[in-house]
Amino acid sequence: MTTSEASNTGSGSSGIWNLPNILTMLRIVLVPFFVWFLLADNSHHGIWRWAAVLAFAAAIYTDKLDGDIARSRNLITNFGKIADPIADKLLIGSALVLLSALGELPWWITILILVREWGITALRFVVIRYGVMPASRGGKLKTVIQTVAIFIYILPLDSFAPWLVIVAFWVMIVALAITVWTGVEYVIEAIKLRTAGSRA
Ligand SMILES: O=P(O)(O)OC[C@H](O)CO
Repeated sequence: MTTSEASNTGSGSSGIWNLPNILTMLRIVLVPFFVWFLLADNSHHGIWRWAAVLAFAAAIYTDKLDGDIARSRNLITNFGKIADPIADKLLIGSALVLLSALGELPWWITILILVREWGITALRFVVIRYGVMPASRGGKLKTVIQTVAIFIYILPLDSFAPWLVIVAFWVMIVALAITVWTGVEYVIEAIKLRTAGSRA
């Protein structure tokens, strides 16, 4: 999405019940299953861990699918612009908290990412009367890299390939850097939206 789209609340229709939005809701429904499977496994890296991998992969697939469908069929709605990043944050936030609680990911990484993610979500609602601030390209890239890092973390393959843990950590560090950087960009974007809105 571009800045001009961000500042234009009218660029999305208000209907909720279309396929991309239903896929976004499905992603939210998959989150408790993912959490349940990961907790049931409790770092044993057995069958439940594979179930968690499948639930995570299915959720990620709905993310790609809803974006593709929304763009190709021109079904971009204001609900989707807000709900899609929230669904991503629920999935990614749950994964990060659980990985940290299981002792597989340092808490400081989880806390930094969560503060940025929910801070920007709160900011979106603060400036919503001036315009919808949809996901930027950087924000989307950040979500992709976070997703790759989490996927490598949850794959129960460390006994075959112990180096995967190191790869997962460094991919996560790259994700963290982009997360913080795009967070700063959104703050600048929000200030611009507010300034333009106050002048109008
Ligand atoms: O960085 P955000 O908050 O715009 O989130 C990006 C979304 O997760 C992309 O789907």
